[in-house]
Amino acid sequence: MPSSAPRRPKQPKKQEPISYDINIPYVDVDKQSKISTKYPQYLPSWDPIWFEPLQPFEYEDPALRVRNKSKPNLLPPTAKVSHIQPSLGTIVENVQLSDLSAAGRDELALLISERKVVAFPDQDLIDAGPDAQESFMRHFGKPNYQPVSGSMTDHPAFHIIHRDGNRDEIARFLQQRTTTTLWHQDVSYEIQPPGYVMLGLLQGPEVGGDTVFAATDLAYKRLSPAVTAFLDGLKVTHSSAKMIAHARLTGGLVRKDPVDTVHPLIRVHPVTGEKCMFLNGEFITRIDGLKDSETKWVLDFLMNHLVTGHDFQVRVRWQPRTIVMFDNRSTIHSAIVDYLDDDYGAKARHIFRLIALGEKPIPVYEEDEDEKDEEFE
Ligand SMILES: O=C(O)CCC(=O)C(=O)O
Ligand SMILES: [Fe+2]
Repeated sequence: MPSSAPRRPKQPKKQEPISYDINIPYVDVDKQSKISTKYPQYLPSWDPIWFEPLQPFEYEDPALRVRNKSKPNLLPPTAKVSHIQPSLGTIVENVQLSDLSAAGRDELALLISERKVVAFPDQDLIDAGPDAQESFMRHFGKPNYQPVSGSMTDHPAFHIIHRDGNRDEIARFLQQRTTTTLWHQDVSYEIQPPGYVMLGLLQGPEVGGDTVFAATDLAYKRLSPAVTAFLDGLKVTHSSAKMIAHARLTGGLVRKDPVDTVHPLIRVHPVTGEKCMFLNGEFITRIDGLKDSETKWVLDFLMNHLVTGHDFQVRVRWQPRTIVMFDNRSTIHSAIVDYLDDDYGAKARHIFRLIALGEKPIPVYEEDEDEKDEEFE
């Protein structure tokens, strides 16, 4: 929980001049009041709040409460359901998330577990304000407080993604990199990482700024038994240290100490029972028992497999007031920053992210006694 008085010395208000992660844009806080936005309340703020480390907590996936798999509380006969790809990604129209009962929200968790990425265009929840949005997400799990990056004053669970159309930051980022695409899983370093994640589009370009997702369970199924037998037993360290060190070095605000957590490389999805690869290019520092070059070899192979397999990917095109809910356990994702090119004209893109933290990742291997967390807060 947030502590009211910051424990740390006062930190500079400015965010780092070059984002560590292009998915988390830098906005000059001195200028942001002048930026035109339809949702000024959602412009990022950097308040010096300090958060203690996340403690273990009990988690039951709401999808496990669903008895009627046809989801009558979520999908009445008037709902229009269309799939983006055969194996993942669904668009649901004529349903307002704000109207869902508790049973409807449980069924939504099941739909997200099954389809991994679900888009709901034209949601009045977008205009219902931060309290309503947070309370909706609370059904799916505990909130997350991001250690760095822009949030909202009095609503620290919000993570704000805002680009005002300024191309300079992208140009600086691209001095070091060949693309803005940055595949990742959200907050994988926490002891209980995000399960369900909500992205809400406040403002976006007419064309471009899609978000792309890859299914880590479908990708796993493509591997041979010899490879999966090796992967199933691996333990991986996820760390927020590099991201936090980068923020500190560049004068950015930090709200939490770094955490290093060992997770299984392959985790079992609590709802579908599928084996999901739990990895990303951002936060992994080592694989237990492997040498550095071997860790790199495994990660390079798996990341390449995930990002090149378009047959288990989906690309979401944002329509106005869309809310996307996705499963952070069975997917990896990236924003696509393609809407700032000269040919298209610079455009603003403004999204909020709310996270529901889920279960401690369930390994395929038998856990040692000391790895099992018995104590919950
Ligand atoms: O902007 C997007 O489409 C995704 C943003 C994202 O992945 C993040 O902020 O974690
Ligand atoms: Fe993300």
